[in-house]
Amino acid sequence: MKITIIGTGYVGLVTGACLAELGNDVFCLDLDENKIALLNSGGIPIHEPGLEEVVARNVAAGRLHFSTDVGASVAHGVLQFIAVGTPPDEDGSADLQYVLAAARNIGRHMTGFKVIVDKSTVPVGTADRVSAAVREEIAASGATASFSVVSNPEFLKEGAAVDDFMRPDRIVLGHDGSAEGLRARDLMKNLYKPFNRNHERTFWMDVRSAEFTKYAANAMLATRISFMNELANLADKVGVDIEAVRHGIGSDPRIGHSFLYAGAGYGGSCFPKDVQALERTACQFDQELLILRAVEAVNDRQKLVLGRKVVASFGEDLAGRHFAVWGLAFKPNTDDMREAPARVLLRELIDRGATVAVYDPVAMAEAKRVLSLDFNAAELARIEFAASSMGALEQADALIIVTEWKAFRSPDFDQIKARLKQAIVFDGRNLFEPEQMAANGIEYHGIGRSVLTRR
Ligand SMILES: NC(=O)C1=CN([C@@H]2O[C@H](COP(=O)(O)OP(=O)(O)OC[C@H]3O[C@@H](n4cnc5c(N)ncnc54)[C@H](O)[C@@H]3O)[C@@H](O)[C@H]2O)C=CC1
Ligand SMILES: O=C(O)[C@H]1O[C@H](OP(=O)(O)OP(=O)(O)OC[C@H]2O[C@@H](n3ccc(=O)[nH]c3=O)[C@H](O)[C@@H]2O)[C@H](O)[C@@H](O)[C@@H]1O
Repeated sequence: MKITIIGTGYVGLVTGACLAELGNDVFCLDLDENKIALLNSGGIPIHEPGLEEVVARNVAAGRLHFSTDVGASVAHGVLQFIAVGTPPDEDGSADLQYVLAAARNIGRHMTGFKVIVDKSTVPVGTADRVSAAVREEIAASGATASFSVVSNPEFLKEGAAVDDFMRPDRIVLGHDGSAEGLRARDLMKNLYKPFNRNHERTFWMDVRSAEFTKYAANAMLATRISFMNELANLADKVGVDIEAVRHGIGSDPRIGHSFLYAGAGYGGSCFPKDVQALERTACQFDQELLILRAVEAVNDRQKLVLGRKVVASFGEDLAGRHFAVWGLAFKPNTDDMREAPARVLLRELIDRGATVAVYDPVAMAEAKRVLSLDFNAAELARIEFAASSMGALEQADALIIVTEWKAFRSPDFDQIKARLKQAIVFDGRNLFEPEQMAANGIEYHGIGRSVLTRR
């Protein structure tokens, strides 16, 4: 099938590459000339395991093309996927300017029938706005063309995006009952057949319900995390081990084990913005989402927890103190630093006068870019970008772990002790057992595990 993907970011590039891998002829459009030039020279703009190989294989096979040519992109695919960003607007609602601009481009250039697939995460009612924008452009151009807008939200996780896309646990498709909607449904059915031959994983629904499902999924996952983070903070106070509690409740199949890890707060480009956007939708309909307001507030506070623990040990004034920070990306296996908890921690350490040495296995280049926006030159001078995890430890008063990279899980504890000025570890992801750290002679501060540290 001929497919156009509009927006070649995390979702667009993965979607395009994976659909090409199944034999489709895919045209990826982006307005960012640098990104397209990089892709056309064999580079990949993001770190995503397995993606480079899939892209290279399909470019070589002639099934995957990258371009900034809007007219050619509209001419190419009967399916036009919109996978552009929907960042938060000033009031937290989803900013739809990129989605609507993409829609207008389609309307302006289309001639025959098109299925416009909203893959970006968009609030309820967006498909209607996309339809209206396309219709206006068709009317202005005087062309005769018909179309249908389908909602097909994406559920992939960064760091596992290719696997998630290739082995989806569900495919949500919202369409309407018009003749065009039914024609679109048949095309989408064929497209996704290789993923589930009997369509057992496809959930067909009306467009608004599909749009809402995406927000409901992210909001539920964020809620589980904030719930556990709040309990972890209480566990610290009442002498309870949150990890034991996690096992204890997760074994109930009604609860399940996933997304119950207490930590330094959730980050990334999606949970924070999608929780906010759903709250804004509710506001527009005169309803307050009390649970989600709390989920967001708990998460904002959780991002401060590591800093609070450092202050509890070293005092409010950190001038003259030096800390090692392991992990900058918002989660492992990505270089994405959007809303990363490490940024909040670094702000606190720098504001309190400390110096830091930071290390991340893949996010160093992105960290340099992002931190140069977060900090002024004088502040940046107090941040050293270390060449290795062990190198970051030299003469530090403590090690602070923010991201649970695999490479941090089994470190040489003797080396850690030898390099640190004081053998103290603040672990924002509960990578280690407190008893094991005590046996190694290391003062250990996890999240919701202080009962074991005190024993
Ligand atoms: N990042 C993720 O893991 C996931 C993201 N989503 C959703 O997917 C959408 C895209 O997210 P990301 O891929 O992370 O965004 P991104 O920021 O990585 O990529 C968006 C791309 O769209 C391009 N763009 C903007 N306007 C355009 C236009 N009119 N024509 C062509 N290209 C245009 C930008 O230059 C950029 O390269 C968002 O709504 C997000 O919430 C959904 C599931 C997972
Ligand atoms: O809409 C999106 O963009 C995506 O958002 C999340 O994916 P992602 O943000 O890539 O990463 P997650 O693995 O969900 O992690 C998000 C944050 O939650 C944190 N987290 C996750 C799980 C957990 O138990 N505890 C916890 O603190 C992670 O450290 C990370 O900061 C969802 O998991 C995807 O299904 C969804 O498609």
